[in-house]
Amino acid sequence: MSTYAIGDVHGCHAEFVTLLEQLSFDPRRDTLWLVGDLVNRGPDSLACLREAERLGSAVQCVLGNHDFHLLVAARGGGKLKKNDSLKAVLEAPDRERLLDWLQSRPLAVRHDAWLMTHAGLLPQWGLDQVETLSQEVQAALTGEQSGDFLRQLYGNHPDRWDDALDGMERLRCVVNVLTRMRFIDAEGRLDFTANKGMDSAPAGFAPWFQFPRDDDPQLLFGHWAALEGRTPDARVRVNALDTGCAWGGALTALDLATGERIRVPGRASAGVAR
Ligand SMILES: Nc1ncnc2c1ncn2[C@@H]1O[C@H](COP(=O)(O)OP(=O)(O)OP(=O)(O)OP(=O)(O)OC[C@H]2O[C@@H](n3cnc4c(N)ncnc43)[C@H](O)[C@@H]2O)[C@@H](O)[C@H]1O
Repeated sequence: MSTYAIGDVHGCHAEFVTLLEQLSFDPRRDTLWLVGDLVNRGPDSLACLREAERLGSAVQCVLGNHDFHLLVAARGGGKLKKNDSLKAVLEAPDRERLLDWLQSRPLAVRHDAWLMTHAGLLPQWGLDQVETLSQEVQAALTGEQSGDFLRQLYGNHPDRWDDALDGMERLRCVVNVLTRMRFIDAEGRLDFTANKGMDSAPAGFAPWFQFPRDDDPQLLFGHWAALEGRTPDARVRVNALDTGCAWGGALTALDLATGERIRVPGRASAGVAR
């Protein structure tokens, strides 16, 4: 009975299946945490969605920015970009079932001291608070006005959390923190420009995990391939799981009980669309 957390799969179905085989993963016995960005970049997002959905209650999956991108393209009036590899999902006969499954995923999964989100956790947010905020977004995503929510989702403002935020600005800020954050400043303001390694930090900004917290959770996140699984000078207990499978890196699983990392080399090259 093991629990594994797997980094950004990004449409890399062959690597996903190989990794599950290497783990001897058994959905009747084991649990899989998926850190989001199941789709896009890699060659077979459709098979990844089907695989995750098929595993049923053995899977806990949070939403990433590319998962939102798919939902916005399918149900929020958005358009695919040149390098997206999501067309097969949009044209699939079972697309509505798969999109319904994706759209009902949370933005945070918590068990004991473990917390998984796609991008990370703001230093000033407590664990109860992040669960509540994730539920607020999930209610908007699964409610009758979900199409309006997806149509209004994109944007970089507000770039700083305030408990007094409400409506769409509040929800957008939560989504941006939990699915897009990398560098923040001392006031918790998000940067949306830098997406490479540590040395791409804008002046006055640092990785979110280099800011101290009042509590001591075990954080799991993906999103940031250029970190290559490392979190230098972290001031919180943290595990970076995006090891850039879609960029020719690797797909990584972490055994939560032992701390062992199991890796499968990436075969795909991002932008190879099907
Ligand atoms: N509220 C919202 N508002 C606006 N848009 C929203 C949104 N919510 C969702 N979105 C959507 O978000 C999607 C992504 O936007 P992008 O703007 O393309 O996001 P990104 O920073 O490139 O992030 P990504 O998630 O792809 O990160 P990764 O580390 O893999 O890759 C980042 C970079 O790292 C590089 N990289 C990978 N491995 C590396 C390594 N080992 N070393 C150095 N660089 C590496 C890659 O080349 C790449 O350039 C878009 O489709 C957009 O529509």
